[in-house]
Amino acid sequence: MSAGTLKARELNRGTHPAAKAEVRIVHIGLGAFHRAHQAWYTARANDGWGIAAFTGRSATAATELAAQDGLFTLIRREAEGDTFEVIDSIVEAHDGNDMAALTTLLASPSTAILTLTITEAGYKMAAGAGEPALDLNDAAVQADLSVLRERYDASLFASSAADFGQLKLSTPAARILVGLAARRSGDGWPLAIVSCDNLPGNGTVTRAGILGFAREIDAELARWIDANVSFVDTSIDRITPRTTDADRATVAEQTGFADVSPVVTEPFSSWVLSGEFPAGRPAWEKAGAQFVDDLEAFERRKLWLLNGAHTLMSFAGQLRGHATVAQALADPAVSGWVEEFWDAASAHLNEPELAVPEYRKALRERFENPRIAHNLAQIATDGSIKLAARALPVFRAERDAERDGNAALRLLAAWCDQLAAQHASGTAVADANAAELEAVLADSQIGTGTPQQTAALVAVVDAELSRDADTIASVHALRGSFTN
Ligand SMILES: NC(=O)c1ccc[n+]([C@@H]2O[C@H](COP(=O)([O-])OP(=O)(O)OC[C@H]3O[C@@H](n4cnc5c(N)ncnc54)[C@H](O)[C@@H]3O)[C@@H](O)[C@H]2O)c1
Ligand SMILES: O=P(O)(O)OC[C@@H](O)[C@@H](O)[C@H](O)[C@H](O)CO
Repeated sequence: MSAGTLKARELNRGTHPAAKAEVRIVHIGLGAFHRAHQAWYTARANDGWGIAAFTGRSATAATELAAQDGLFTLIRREAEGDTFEVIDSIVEAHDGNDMAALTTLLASPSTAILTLTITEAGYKMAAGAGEPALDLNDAAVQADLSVLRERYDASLFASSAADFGQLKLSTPAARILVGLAARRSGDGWPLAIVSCDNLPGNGTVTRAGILGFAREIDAELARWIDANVSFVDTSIDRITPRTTDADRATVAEQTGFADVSPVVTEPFSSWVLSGEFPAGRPAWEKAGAQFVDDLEAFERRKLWLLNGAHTLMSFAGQLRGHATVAQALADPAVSGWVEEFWDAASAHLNEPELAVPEYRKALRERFENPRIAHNLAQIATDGSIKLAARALPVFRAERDAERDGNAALRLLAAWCDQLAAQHASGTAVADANAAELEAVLADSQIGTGTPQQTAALVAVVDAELSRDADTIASVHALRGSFTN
């Protein structure tokens, strides 16, 4: 419908009748991707599973969505035009700081699944190539540990009178731990926790974070979690840029609803999951989800080819004056670097089921979608964490194959140059490790554009690698090669 000059109506379950399913899924990280992906799959499954979604940090997204009874418009953006669908699977939207609501829902026997989209930085993992482990030196982790040490009491947490609302915790893992403590003390039903963030072994990482807190607080609780909570690994894929005011205006114009929380996404969508759902799950396969025994190869393909290329373009593209993925890829120099990185990564993606040539061709078409304005600055956020998972494994695999790995080291070089350029222009660094990075960038003893600066920046990604003089020399030699 073209609303044309008509005044757009509010969107809610009165103006758009839709039944509310019972809450059986709790979600943390009420951002664009959750709404375009897990909420869409759950709506498509249409088998009675409702989602209670919590924001990760600020309350805004919850306030806006709650005012619409959880309803929002999904704009499926193809090169040829848009289609619109109202998604009704989110039935409650809460501020992530609302520990009383989160704990009550996680303790409820009706809740069978907790999903997460809290960004890579939200897991608070220690840097380094070893087994994932909670970063006990992180300031937010330390603050949450001290609150828990002061307030945690297994018997109090068993009581429905416990005032969970008084608990001021900021990390998702600590908040979840409180919910799991209450769940164990109640009916003790098992739960599946499903990370949907772009991290290798995202289930294992989530488990390491929650158990990392549990072991510091209550060893019995840690044992219960180990026995009763399933951590599902996933590979998740659907390009979902940040919503703009123009998108809101398009929805009002085309549907007649004044939706403040629409979400734009591409037609392509994929969700590959591996793990147990001990308390059941929606029939997500009805919407195309795949359940596999081992997803490591699929995950490698997605994280290296898609996210690796995104990360490369986010730094090199911005250095060359581009704002979006489509603009960056239209630049022959950037396109060449992406192809070189893909060639290097593809040499280590040999499983026939990965169909790498076809995947690369489809990926290029997705990146080139001229109507998806995927902002490079947004993708560049938290580069220090993403490089470790996207550039370094390809570099190490190439080095083991006795090749130079420069196509992967170029991601590090572009990141160093982009950070230096941002610092020179007075732009704040958007990274979970911003304080450390900014200290290096501001250090006049180290200087800018020096090999010492390259080594000190790389040390934030991987301390061991920064001590490898040959590798640092290679990264440094690639710096300065991004602008004409
Ligand atoms: N957008 C995509 O195309 C896409 C596709 C696949 C996977 N993902 C994954 O989803 C994540 C979120 O993407 P999005 O598009 O929804 O972003 P978004 O900015 O719309 O939402 C991010 C959400 O994460 C929360 N968050 C951010 N930092 C946090 C922290 N330190 N602790 C707790 N919560 C935190 C925010 O509060 C917000 O709810 C990505 O980082 C990625 O891992 C996104
Ligand atoms: O913050 P990141 O790098 O994990 O994600 C930014 C984009 O690369 C990412 O959101 C992709 O669009 C997504 O992974 C596609 O499935």
